[in-house]
Amino acid sequence: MLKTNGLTKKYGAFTALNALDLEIGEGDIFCLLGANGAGKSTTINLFLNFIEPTSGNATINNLDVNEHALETKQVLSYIPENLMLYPSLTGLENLDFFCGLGGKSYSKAELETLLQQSGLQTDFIDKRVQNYSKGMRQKVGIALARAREAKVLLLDEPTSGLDPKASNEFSELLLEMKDKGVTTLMATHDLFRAKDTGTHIGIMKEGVLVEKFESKDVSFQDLERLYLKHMHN
Ligand SMILES: Nc1ncnc2c1ncn2[C@@H]1O[C@H](COP(=O)(O)OP(=O)(O)OP(=O)(O)O)[C@@H](O)[C@H]1O
Repeated sequence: MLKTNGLTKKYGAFTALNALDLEIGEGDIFCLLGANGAGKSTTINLFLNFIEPTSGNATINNLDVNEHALETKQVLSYIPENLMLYPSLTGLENLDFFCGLGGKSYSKAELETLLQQSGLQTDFIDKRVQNYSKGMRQKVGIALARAREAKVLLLDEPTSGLDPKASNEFSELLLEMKDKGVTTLMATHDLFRAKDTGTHIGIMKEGVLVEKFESKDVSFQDLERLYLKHMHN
Protein backbone atom coordinates (compact mmCIF):
# COMPACT_ATOMS: atom_id res chain seq x y z
CA MET A 1 0.00 0.00 0.00
CA LEU A 2 2.66 2.50 1.14
CA LYS A 3 6.19 1.87 0.00
CA THR A 4 9.50 3.66 -0.19
CA ASN A 5 12.51 2.60 -2.22
CA GLY A 6 15.83 4.10 -1.19
CA LEU A 7 13.97 7.29 -0.31
CA THR A 8 16.51 10.01 0.41
CA LYS A 9 16.24 13.72 1.16
CA LYS A 10 19.29 15.93 1.35
CA TYR A 11 19.52 19.62 2.17
CA GLY A 12 22.93 20.56 0.79
CA ALA A 13 25.44 18.31 2.52
CA PHE A 14 22.96 17.38 5.25
CA THR A 15 21.00 14.14 4.87
CA ALA A 16 17.57 14.41 6.51
CA LEU A 17 16.45 10.99 5.26
CA ASN A 18 18.87 8.31 4.21
CA ALA A 19 17.83 5.52 1.79
CA LEU A 20 14.60 4.57 3.52
CA ASP A 21 13.12 1.22 2.46
CA LEU A 22 9.73 0.78 4.02
CA GLU A 23 6.64 -1.22 3.19
CA ILE A 24 3.33 -0.70 4.97
CA GLY A 25 0.57 -3.18 4.20
CA GLU A 26 -3.11 -2.43 3.80
CA GLY A 27 -4.80 -1.90 7.16
CA ASP A 28 -1.51 -1.58 9.03
CA ILE A 29 -0.80 1.22 11.48
CA PHE A 30 2.91 1.99 11.23
CA CYS A 31 4.23 4.22 14.01
CA LEU A 32 7.47 6.09 13.41
CA LEU A 33 9.37 6.95 16.57
CA GLY A 34 12.56 8.97 16.88
CA ALA A 35 14.08 12.03 18.51
CA ASN A 36 13.51 15.56 17.21
CA GLY A 37 15.06 15.88 13.80
CA ALA A 38 15.21 12.12 13.15
CA GLY A 39 13.43 12.40 9.80
CA LYS A 40 9.84 11.42 10.68
CA SER A 41 8.14 14.53 9.25
CA THR A 42 10.45 14.41 6.25
CA THR A 43 9.16 10.91 5.49
CA ILE A 44 5.54 12.03 5.77
CA ASN A 45 6.16 15.19 3.73
CA LEU A 46 7.71 13.10 0.97
CA PHE A 47 4.59 10.89 0.85
CA LEU A 48 2.51 14.06 0.66
CA ASN A 49 4.70 15.34 -2.17
CA PHE A 50 5.21 18.54 -0.16
CA ILE A 51 8.92 18.08 -0.82
CA GLU A 52 10.78 16.26 -3.57
CA PRO A 53 13.17 13.40 -2.87
CA THR A 54 16.82 13.78 -3.71
CA SER A 55 16.78 10.13 -4.80
CA GLY A 56 14.56 7.09 -4.45
CA ASN A 57 10.80 7.26 -4.40
CA ALA A 58 7.63 6.84 -2.36
CA THR A 59 4.61 5.03 -3.75
CA ILE A 60 0.99 4.68 -2.73
CA ASN A 61 -0.79 1.73 -4.33
CA ASN A 62 2.24 1.31 -6.59
CA LEU A 63 1.90 4.87 -7.88
CA ASP A 64 4.88 7.19 -7.48
CA VAL A 65 3.66 10.16 -5.43
CA ASN A 66 5.72 12.56 -7.55
CA GLU A 67 4.57 11.27 -10.90
CA HIS A 68 0.94 10.73 -9.84
CA ALA A 69 0.50 13.58 -7.40
CA LEU A 70 -3.23 14.07 -7.94
CA GLU A 71 -4.21 10.41 -7.93
CA THR A 72 -2.20 9.62 -4.82
CA LYS A 73 -3.48 12.70 -2.94
CA GLN A 74 -7.05 11.61 -3.63
CA VAL A 75 -6.71 8.48 -1.51
CA LEU A 76 -5.04 10.08 1.49
CA SER A 77 -5.89 12.31 4.40
CA TYR A 78 -3.28 14.21 6.36
CA ILE A 79 -3.63 15.25 9.97
CA PRO A 80 -0.75 17.33 11.31
CA GLU A 81 -0.10 18.24 14.91
CA ASN A 82 -2.24 21.36 14.54
CA LEU A 83 -5.00 20.87 12.04
CA MET A 84 -5.77 24.04 10.07
CA LEU A 85 -9.46 24.80 10.52
CA TYR A 86 -11.32 28.09 10.25
CA PRO A 87 -11.83 29.23 13.87
CA SER A 88 -14.89 31.37 13.15
CA LEU A 89 -16.72 28.51 11.39
CA THR A 90 -18.39 25.65 13.24
CA GLY A 91 -17.07 22.10 13.08
CA LEU A 92 -19.88 21.25 10.68
CA GLU A 93 -19.16 24.28 8.47
CA ASN A 94 -15.46 23.43 8.38
CA LEU A 95 -16.23 19.85 7.41
CA ASP A 96 -18.65 21.02 4.72
CA PHE A 97 -16.09 23.48 3.35
CA PHE A 98 -13.20 21.03 3.18
CA CYS A 99 -15.41 18.28 1.73
CA GLY A 100 -16.41 20.76 -0.98
CA LEU A 101 -12.74 21.49 -1.75
CA GLY A 102 -12.28 17.76 -2.27
CA GLY A 103 -15.31 17.63 -4.57
CA LYS A 104 -17.59 15.88 -2.06
CA SER A 105 -21.01 17.09 -1.03
CA TYR A 106 -22.97 15.86 1.98
CA SER A 107 -26.30 16.85 3.53
CA LYS A 108 -26.32 18.51 6.94
CA ALA A 109 -27.56 15.26 8.50
CA GLU A 110 -24.73 13.30 6.88
CA LEU A 111 -22.13 15.81 8.08
CA GLU A 112 -23.55 15.59 11.60
CA THR A 113 -23.34 11.79 11.46
CA LEU A 114 -19.73 11.93 10.26
CA LEU A 115 -18.80 14.22 13.15
CA GLN A 116 -20.68 12.11 15.69
CA GLN A 117 -19.06 8.91 14.39
CA SER A 118 -15.72 10.63 14.86
CA GLY A 119 -16.53 11.23 18.51
CA LEU A 120 -17.39 14.93 18.46
CA GLN A 121 -19.91 15.77 21.18
CA THR A 122 -23.26 16.59 19.59
CA ASP A 123 -23.57 19.96 21.33
CA PHE A 124 -20.25 21.12 19.82
CA ILE A 125 -21.10 20.32 16.20
CA ASP A 126 -22.65 23.76 15.68
CA LYS A 127 -20.17 25.66 17.87
CA ARG A 128 -17.34 27.67 16.41
CA VAL A 129 -14.04 25.82 16.20
CA GLN A 130 -12.36 28.57 18.25
CA ASN A 131 -14.15 27.00 21.24
CA TYR A 132 -12.83 23.49 20.50
CA SER A 133 -10.10 21.69 22.40
CA LYS A 134 -7.24 20.25 20.37
CA GLY A 135 -8.77 16.79 20.70
CA MET A 136 -12.03 18.05 19.21
CA ARG A 137 -10.19 19.60 16.26
CA GLN A 138 -8.43 16.29 15.60
CA LYS A 139 -11.85 14.60 15.58
CA VAL A 140 -12.93 16.98 12.81
CA GLY A 141 -9.80 15.81 10.98
CA ILE A 142 -10.91 12.19 11.35
CA ALA A 143 -14.43 13.13 10.20
CA LEU A 144 -12.87 14.68 7.10
CA ALA A 145 -10.84 11.54 6.44
CA ARG A 146 -14.05 9.50 6.70
CA ALA A 147 -15.93 11.93 4.46
CA ARG A 148 -13.18 11.72 1.85
CA GLU A 149 -13.22 7.92 2.18
CA ALA A 150 -9.47 8.09 2.59
CA LYS A 151 -7.62 4.81 2.19
CA VAL A 152 -4.43 6.21 3.71
CA LEU A 153 -3.92 8.33 6.81
CA LEU A 154 -0.70 10.32 7.22
CA LEU A 155 -0.45 11.62 10.76
CA ASP A 156 2.30 13.86 12.08
CA GLU A 157 2.26 13.83 15.88
CA PRO A 158 -1.54 14.02 15.96
CA THR A 159 -1.82 13.31 19.69
CA SER A 160 0.94 15.63 20.84
CA GLY A 161 -0.45 17.80 23.63
CA LEU A 162 -3.65 15.75 24.01
CA ASP A 163 -4.59 14.56 27.48
CA PRO A 164 -4.63 10.75 27.96
CA LYS A 165 -8.40 10.52 27.50
CA ALA A 166 -8.38 12.49 24.24
CA SER A 167 -5.34 10.57 23.08
CA ASN A 168 -7.07 7.28 23.86
CA GLU A 169 -10.18 8.40 21.96
CA PHE A 170 -8.00 9.26 18.98
CA SER A 171 -6.40 5.79 19.11
CA GLU A 172 -9.85 4.17 19.17
CA LEU A 173 -10.74 6.09 16.02
CA LEU A 174 -7.56 4.91 14.32
CA LEU A 175 -8.39 1.30 15.20
CA GLU A 176 -11.90 1.75 13.77
CA MET A 177 -10.40 3.09 10.56
CA LYS A 178 -7.97 0.17 10.48
CA ASP A 179 -10.89 -2.25 10.69
CA LYS A 180 -12.21 -0.60 7.55
CA GLY A 181 -8.91 -1.30 5.80
CA VAL A 182 -7.40 2.17 6.16
CA THR A 183 -3.58 2.20 6.17
CA THR A 184 -1.88 4.60 8.57
CA LEU A 185 1.59 6.07 8.86
CA MET A 186 1.95 8.03 12.08
CA ALA A 187 4.93 9.98 13.41
CA THR A 188 4.76 10.13 17.17
CA HIS A 189 6.79 10.62 20.33
CA ASP A 190 4.30 8.57 22.31
CA LEU A 191 5.83 5.13 22.90
CA PHE A 192 2.79 3.96 24.78
CA ARG A 193 0.41 4.83 21.93
CA ALA A 194 2.77 3.32 19.37
CA LYS A 195 2.78 0.00 21.26
CA ASP A 196 -0.92 0.18 22.06
CA THR A 197 -2.26 1.27 18.67
CA GLY A 198 0.41 0.51 16.10
CA THR A 199 0.61 -2.81 14.30
CA HIS A 200 4.21 -2.00 13.37
CA ILE A 201 6.83 0.30 14.86
CA GLY A 202 9.91 1.87 13.35
CA ILE A 203 12.62 3.80 15.17
CA MET A 204 14.47 6.49 13.23
CA LYS A 205 17.76 8.04 14.11
CA GLU A 206 19.51 10.77 12.14
CA GLY A 207 17.58 9.99 8.97
CA VAL A 208 18.04 6.22 9.20
CA LEU A 209 15.42 3.63 10.09
CA VAL A 210 17.40 1.75 12.72
CA GLU A 211 14.65 -0.62 13.92
CA LYS A 212 11.49 -2.05 12.45
CA PHE A 213 9.25 -4.68 14.07
CA GLU A 214 5.69 -5.72 14.76
CA SER A 215 4.38 -4.25 17.98
CA LYS A 216 3.05 -7.63 19.13
CA ASP A 217 6.65 -8.88 19.21
CA VAL A 218 7.85 -6.45 21.89
CA SER A 219 6.67 -5.62 25.38
CA PHE A 220 6.33 -1.97 26.29
CA GLN A 221 9.41 -2.27 28.51
CA ASP A 222 11.45 -3.74 25.64
CA LEU A 223 10.28 -0.99 23.33
CA GLU A 224 11.31 1.67 25.81
CA ARG A 225 14.70 0.03 26.38
CA LEU A 226 15.31 -0.26 22.63
CA TYR A 227 14.28 3.33 22.03
CA LEU A 228 16.51 4.67 24.79
CA LYS A 229 19.42 2.53 23.63
CA HIS A 230 19.29 4.14 20.20
CA MET A 231 18.85 7.62 21.60
CA HIS A 232 21.94 7.26 23.79
CA ASN A 233 24.22 5.81 21.13
N1 LIG B 1 14.03 22.92 4.63
C1 LIG B 1 15.00 22.39 5.36
N2 LIG B 1 16.27 22.80 5.24
C2 LIG B 1 17.27 22.26 5.95
N3 LIG B 1 17.10 21.27 6.85
C3 LIG B 1 15.86 20.81 7.04
C4 LIG B 1 14.73 21.34 6.31
N4 LIG B 1 13.63 20.67 6.71
C5 LIG B 1 14.04 19.78 7.64
N5 LIG B 1 15.35 19.86 7.83
C6 LIG B 1 16.16 19.06 8.77
O1 LIG B 1 15.93 17.69 8.51
C7 LIG B 1 16.01 16.95 9.73
C8 LIG B 1 14.83 16.04 9.86
O2 LIG B 1 13.69 16.85 10.18
P1 LIG B 1 12.25 16.24 10.47
O3 LIG B 1 11.32 17.40 10.56
O4 LIG B 1 11.95 15.20 9.48
O5 LIG B 1 12.44 15.56 11.89
P2 LIG B 1 11.36 14.88 12.84
O6 LIG B 1 11.85 13.50 13.12
O7 LIG B 1 10.01 15.01 12.28
O8 LIG B 1 11.50 15.75 14.15
P3 LIG B 1 10.40 16.32 15.20
O9 LIG B 1 10.15 15.20 16.15
O10 LIG B 1 11.10 17.46 15.82
O11 LIG B 1 9.19 16.72 14.43
C9 LIG B 1 16.16 17.97 10.85
O12 LIG B 1 17.51 18.03 11.25
C10 LIG B 1 15.71 19.24 10.22
O13 LIG B 1 16.36 20.36 10.79
